[in-house]
Amino acid sequence: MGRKCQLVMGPAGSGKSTYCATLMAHLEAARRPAKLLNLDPAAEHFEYDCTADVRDLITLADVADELGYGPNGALVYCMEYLAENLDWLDDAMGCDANPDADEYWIVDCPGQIELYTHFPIMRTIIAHLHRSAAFTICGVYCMEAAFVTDPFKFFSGCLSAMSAMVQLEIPHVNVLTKMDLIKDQIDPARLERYLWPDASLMDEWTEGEGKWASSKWKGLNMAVTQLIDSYSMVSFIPLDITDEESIGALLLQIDHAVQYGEDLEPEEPKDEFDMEDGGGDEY
Ligand SMILES: Nc1nc2c(ncn2[C@@H]2O[C@H](COP(=O)(O)OP(=O)(O)OP(=O)(O)O)[C@@H](O)[C@H]2O)c(=O)[nH]1
Ligand SMILES: [Mg+2]
Repeated sequence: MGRKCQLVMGPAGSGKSTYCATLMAHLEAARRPAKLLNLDPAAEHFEYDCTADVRDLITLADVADELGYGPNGALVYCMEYLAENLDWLDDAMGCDANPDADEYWIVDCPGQIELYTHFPIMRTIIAHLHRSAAFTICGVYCMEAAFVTDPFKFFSGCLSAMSAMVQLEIPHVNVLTKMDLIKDQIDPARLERYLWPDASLMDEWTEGEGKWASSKWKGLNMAVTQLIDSYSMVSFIPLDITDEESIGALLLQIDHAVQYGEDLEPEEPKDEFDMEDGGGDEY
């Protein structure tokens, strides 16, 4: 199997850490071993124990105190510092000690969108993980489901997700998080449209010229939505953390993207007792 990894990204507050904790609990219940790496130097507390934590290398508070940077500058400094000290990452993830380990990692990333769309730092980290321990990595990009109520927020979220996909060049799954907050207010057929966004959505939303401040503004917005449409890359999987089936369905997609389990053999019943007790009758 080798090393597999989910790189959980997205804007601040989009539900990354909550997703990581929910997934860890889900995997534990399924008796699937997994490890959690915190890559957010600004994180304050975790619902789940981390196996490795970037705050052991550098924290946002230290950088802000010592260099007098603001929160955004300090975060970029921390991530650049990590990118210059990748040996620390190898040690923390045990890559040197056991290069051929079979491991499943969940990586909780910081919420600064520029890290995925502009700066080369995440690319450097991804390339290093590929090279040093042959990680198979899937990007998991979180966007809040509440964005579906506002066309401009929704398409700007799609654009950011697409930027991350184009910039990072790894298998990628976009997730509509916090579905529990909107699922009762949205018609399932309508939701389906948001999961596979296309330019006609913007048209429907803003029907009638009265909604546009000017025709130029409309033209710009339609051009952006058509750009997203023509790449045909952005789609979403909804995640309701209160529903185990929803978590399982998302995990299945990501497992498929990282080829988890493709080389696992079906398990033999352990002994005669297992056959009598569990197997035969049900199937
Ligand atoms: N109802 C509900 N609330 C959620 C869900 N996911 C996250 N939240 C809430 O949204 C807020 C932000 O969630 P986090 O998981 O910390 O988001 P994050 O993306 O890790 O945030 P940063 O690390 O600051 O970028 C918290 O108050 C969470 O309780 C969800 O699926 N449902
Ligand atoms: Mg977080």
